[in-house]
Amino acid sequence: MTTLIALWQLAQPDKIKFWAYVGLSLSAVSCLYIAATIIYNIFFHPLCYFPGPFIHRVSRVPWAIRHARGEQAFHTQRLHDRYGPVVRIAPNHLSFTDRQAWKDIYYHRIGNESGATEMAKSTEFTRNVKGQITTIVNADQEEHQRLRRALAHGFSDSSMRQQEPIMLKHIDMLVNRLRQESVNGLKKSNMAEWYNWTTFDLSSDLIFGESFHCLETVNYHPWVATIMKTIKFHAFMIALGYGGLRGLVQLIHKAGGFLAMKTMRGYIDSMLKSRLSMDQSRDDLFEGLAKRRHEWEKLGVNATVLLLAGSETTATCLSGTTYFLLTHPEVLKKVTNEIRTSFSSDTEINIQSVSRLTYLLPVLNESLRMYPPLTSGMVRKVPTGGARIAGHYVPADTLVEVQHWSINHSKDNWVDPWSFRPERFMVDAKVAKERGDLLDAVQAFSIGPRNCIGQNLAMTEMRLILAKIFYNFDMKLADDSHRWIERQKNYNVWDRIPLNVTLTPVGNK
Ligand code: HEM
Repeated sequence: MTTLIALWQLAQPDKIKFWAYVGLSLSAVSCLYIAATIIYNIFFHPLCYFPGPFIHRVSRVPWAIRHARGEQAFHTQRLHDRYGPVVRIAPNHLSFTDRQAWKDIYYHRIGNESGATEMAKSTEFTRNVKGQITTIVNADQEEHQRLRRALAHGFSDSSMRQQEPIMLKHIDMLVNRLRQESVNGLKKSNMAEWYNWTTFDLSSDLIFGESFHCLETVNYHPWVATIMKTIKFHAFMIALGYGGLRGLVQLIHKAGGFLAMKTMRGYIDSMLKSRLSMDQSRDDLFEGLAKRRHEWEKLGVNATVLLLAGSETTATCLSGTTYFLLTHPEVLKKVTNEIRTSFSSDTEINIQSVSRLTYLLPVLNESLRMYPPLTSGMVRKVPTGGARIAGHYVPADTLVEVQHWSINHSKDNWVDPWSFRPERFMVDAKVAKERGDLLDAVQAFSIGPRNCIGQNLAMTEMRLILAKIFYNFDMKLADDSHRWIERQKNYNVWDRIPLNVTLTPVGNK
C-alpha cells in the first residue's frame, strides 16, 4: 500500500503539493478564526464581565450538547451554585436566578422604536424552521395579542364553571378505572401514565368536544403516543440549530419532520372538522378560535399547542405531587385528613368545594417549586438599546432567561431548597422572607403578557383530581419508583419514567 502511494506521489508531485498547501492554509485559517473567536469571546465580548465556565463563555456547543442529552437545566443549576445569580451559559446567553429578573425580562416594557412593549421570544427556540406556521406560543407581539384575546373567554371563570361537568366526567372515569385496576393494593399502577391519559382525554374534550378515549381503552391514542416521542427529537433539533447547524435542521425537517407532521395533522384535521361542525356555540377553550375557521392551518396548529400545553404540564405536576406525598408521610397524612374530613361523599368534590382545601394549595405550590413542569426554555432576546436586568446592564441581542429549575433551587431564594416543605407557602410573603424563603421567586406559570393562559384551569383541574384520588384511595410507592426525579432526563419538559404505586380503595364511597 505504502509503495503504491509513493509511486502515485512520484507521478503527481505538483498536484500533491498544491492540495497540501490548500489543506494547510484552510486549517491555518480555521485555527486562526477559532483562536480569534475565543479571544474575542473571553476578552472583548460585551458579556465578558459576566461569570461562567470557560467552555461556555467561548462556545455554544457545550450548551447544545447538554440540551440534546437532557441535562441542560440540571447543569445550569449547578453553574448558578458555583457562579452566583447570573451565569453566562453561552457566549451571548445569560441565565438569572435573581427574582427581580422575572419582572425585568417577562413583564410589559416601555415601548421601543418598533412599538414592541415586551421582550421578544428568541426565534432560535420558538421558530427554528423557516416557514413554520405561527401559534399563540411563537407569534410576534401583534398576532399574539389577537390570538390571546380570541382565547381569553374560554379561560374565564364563567367558562370554567360551564366546563365543570366535562372535567368531572373524566376524573370520575379515572377513579372508576383505578378501582377496577387496583386489585386491593395488590397490583402496581403507573400513575404517570394514568394522569397523562386523564389530562389528554379531558383537554381533547374541552378543545374538540371529543375525547381521545385513553382512559376507556387504557392506552395512548396514536396521536398522543407520537407526540410524546417527539420531545427528544425537538430538543435535538433545537440543539443543532443553537450549535450553528440551522441548515441541517431545515433539511431534516424537510425530509422527515414534514412526514410526521402530516400524519399528526390527519388526526387533528378530522377532530377539527367535527368540532367546527357542531351547530351550537360551546363555551369551551376553542370557541374563540373556532370563529377564525378561514385560517384552517392556523386553527390546527393552535389546537395542537393548546392540547399539549394543557395536558403534559398538568400531568407532570400531578405525578410530581403524588411522588412527593408518597415520600413524605407526615404531609400525606395532613392532606388525606383534610380531604377526607371536608367531604362526606365523593360527589361533594367540585370546583367550588376544592377551593376550600387550604393545605392542598401549599402542597401544590411546593410541588411546582420542587418539580416545575417547564424547567427552562423561556428564552428572550434583549431589544435594541439594551436592558437592565436584575441590576445589570445587558446589551442588545443577548439571549436572556430565568430557568425555573435554577431559580427554584437557589439557596439565595430558599432555606434548604432541596427539601419538600409545603409550610413555606402557608405564611404571607413578608413572614416567609424573614425566614429566608422568597415566595415570588417561583413563577411556574411565568408572568407578564405571555404567561400561562391556562393557569386557573390547571390549578382547578389538579385540585379536583388530587382531591378525588386521595379521597378514594390509600396509596403506596412501589419499590421500583424510589429516586423517581433524580433518574429522569429533562428537555425543558420532563421525560417522565413510570411512577408505580399500589392503590387500595377506601371503603365504598
Ligand atoms: C401545571 C400546569 C401548567 C404549567 C406549569 C404551565 C406553564 C406555562 C408557562 C411557564 C408558560 C409560558 C411559556 C413561555 O413563556 O414560553 C405557559 C404558556 C401557555 N400555557 Fe401553560 N402551563 C400549565 C397548564 C396549562 C393549561 C391547562 C393550559 C390550557 C389548556 C395551558 C395553556 C398555555 C398556553 C396557550 C400558553 C401560551 C400563552 C401565551 O403565549 O400567551 N397551560 N404555560
